[in-house]
Amino acid sequence: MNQSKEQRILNFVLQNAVRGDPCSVVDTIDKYCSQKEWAMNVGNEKGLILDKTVEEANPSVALELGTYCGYSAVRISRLLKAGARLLTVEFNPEFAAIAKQMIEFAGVQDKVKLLEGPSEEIIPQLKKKYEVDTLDFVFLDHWKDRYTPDTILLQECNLLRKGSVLLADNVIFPGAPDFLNYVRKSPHFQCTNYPSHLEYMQVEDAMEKAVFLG
Ligand SMILES: Nc1ncnc2c1ncn2[C@@H]1O[C@H](/C=C/CNC(=O)c2cc([N+](=O)[O-])cc(O)c2O)[C@@H](O)[C@H]1O
Ligand SMILES: [Mg+2]
Repeated sequence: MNQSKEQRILNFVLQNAVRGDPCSVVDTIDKYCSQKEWAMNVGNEKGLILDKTVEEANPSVALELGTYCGYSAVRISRLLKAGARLLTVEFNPEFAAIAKQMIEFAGVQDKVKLLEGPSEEIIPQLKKKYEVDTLDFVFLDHWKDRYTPDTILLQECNLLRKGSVLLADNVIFPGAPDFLNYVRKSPHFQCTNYPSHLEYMQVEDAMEKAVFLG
């Protein structure tokens, strides 16, 4: 049975990155995916926007929707202060297994908790089962038609507080038009658009930051 692309990405990291060095893991994935096989990691150009947004938010509790291979989980967790944690949600068991190994190899397993299951089931469990009060930062990078329902669900579950920062990938390509419409029209969000490019490609893309106003 031949390997999946995600397994090939992990193997390339295990063989070429420096164990315990999150930056080298991120750079090695970018190297593989720009030179060998494209994959839907946020990548280095949009990754710098992600970095700046995380540093500005300086979250104690962060949530990521759509772990995939763990690229952005490693990228985000490397910036977290001591004691801060990232909860990352992934419902595909193969991807979750890859991401788990990626996170452990990068040495950030103490900061990252991978929650296996659909976001629509996990979000309502965050307070009671995962001892979350409110979320300081949320990175949306899962199926694009889930951005809006999950943003509504986060509010319904009282997981956002005044100043909570949402950052959404791919609002141009593949696109999340209903999400842009929702947050930009809502009186509860202050939005900022960050034009960029699709990972490893010349295609236009953008990220949208939506700060919850309470
Ligand atoms: N409700 C849910 N709960 C938990 N996990 C979920 C979920 N919905 C999706 N996922 C997981 O999140 C990832 C999906 C990402 C979709 N991105 C994309 O489709 C995508 C596509 C392109 N592209 O086509 O160029 C570029 C990009 O940057 C992209 O993020 C996958 O790992 C999938 O298993
Ligand atoms: Mg993406």
